[in-house]
Amino acid sequence: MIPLYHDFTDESVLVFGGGPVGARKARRFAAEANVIVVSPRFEEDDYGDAECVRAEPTPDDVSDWVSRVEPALVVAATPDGGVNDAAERAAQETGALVNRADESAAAGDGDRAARSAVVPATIEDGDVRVAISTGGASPALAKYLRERIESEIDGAGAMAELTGQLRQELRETDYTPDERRAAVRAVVQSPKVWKALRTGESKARQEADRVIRNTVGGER
Ligand SMILES: C[C@@]1(CC(=O)O)C2=NC(=C\c3[nH]c(c(CCC(=O)O)c3CC(=O)O)Cc3[nH]c(c(CC(=O)O)c3CCC(=O)O)/C=C3\N/C(=C\2)[C@@H](CCC(=O)O)[C@]3(C)CC(=O)O)/[C@H]1CCC(=O)O
Ligand SMILES: NC(=O)c1ccc[n+]([C@@H]2O[C@H](COP(=O)([O-])OP(=O)(O)OC[C@H]3O[C@@H](n4cnc5c(N)ncnc54)[C@H](O)[C@@H]3O)[C@@H](O)[C@H]2O)c1
Repeated sequence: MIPLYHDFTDESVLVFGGGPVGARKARRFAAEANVIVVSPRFEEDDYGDAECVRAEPTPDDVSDWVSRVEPALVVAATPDGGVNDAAERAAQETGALVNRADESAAAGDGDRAARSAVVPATIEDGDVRVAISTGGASPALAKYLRERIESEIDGAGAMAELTGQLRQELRETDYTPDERRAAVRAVVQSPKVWKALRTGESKARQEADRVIRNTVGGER
């Protein structure tokens, strides 16, 4: 499996099953995509901005739903293996991706369907995103690692913004490409800049300018 970040803006995601798992996926994808959840019951508190449609499709009905909605991704989150199988087939026939919540995508067993996608545990801080998958083998481990890494990368979004700005500004100077690279690397490695970004106690930008001066000399 190869990790990719996919932009779902203006795309649809069709979720079968409105239990805790379907609701979690609906919330996550509704942050960006148009999400439709099809389920006979909706007992969770929060489905994000998803459209909830009350229906109990049989395996034979599933492909009609998929043809009608034309989703970029189908999520199979019902406890009915026949419905989930049909959702997987319909996705494959229409070229959509498919995420099965019920079937371990455990690495190396060769059973993973074509076009299948795994939803990773994700950490977001501004434009910085870290996604963790165990290839389906151990979601509990993915969650545990996410919790550990979450505290590690506190401030990374602000660091991305600051160094993004510095990269632009350094391009306007007479520093050589090697010097520019060294300058940006020194900033991202600087404990003082990280501390300034995390605590807001001192000015991160001033600290970064100091690091750059120490690394490649004064203004050019
Ligand atoms: C990461 C996360 C994202 C999310 O779903 O948002 C996610 N599962 C999460 C939590 C979680 N899920 C489960 C537990 C209980 C402990 C355990 O079993 O480990 C916990 C932990 C908990 O709840 O504490 C049970 C479980 N999960 C799957 C099965 C079916 C099976 O394996 O057959 C069963 C057994 C059901 C049963 O026994 O009936 C299947 C999948 N779950 C995946 C993702 C995909 C693989 C990800 C990977 O590659 O690691 C995959 C393949 C498909 C998918 O759903 O996309 C989210 C953590 C979010 C976070 O907190 O950051
Ligand atoms: N990926 C994960 O993290 C994870 C975690 C737990 C369980 N699971 C698996 O995912 C499945 C869903 O998990 P859950 O905890 O939400 O289950 P759940 O049984 O609580 O909810 C399933 C939902 O599907 C609906 N449903 C039933 N038949 C349907 C049909 N024909 N069409 C559409 N919707 C239908 C039900 O009304 C219910 O709302 C489980 O069966 C389990 O195999 C995955």
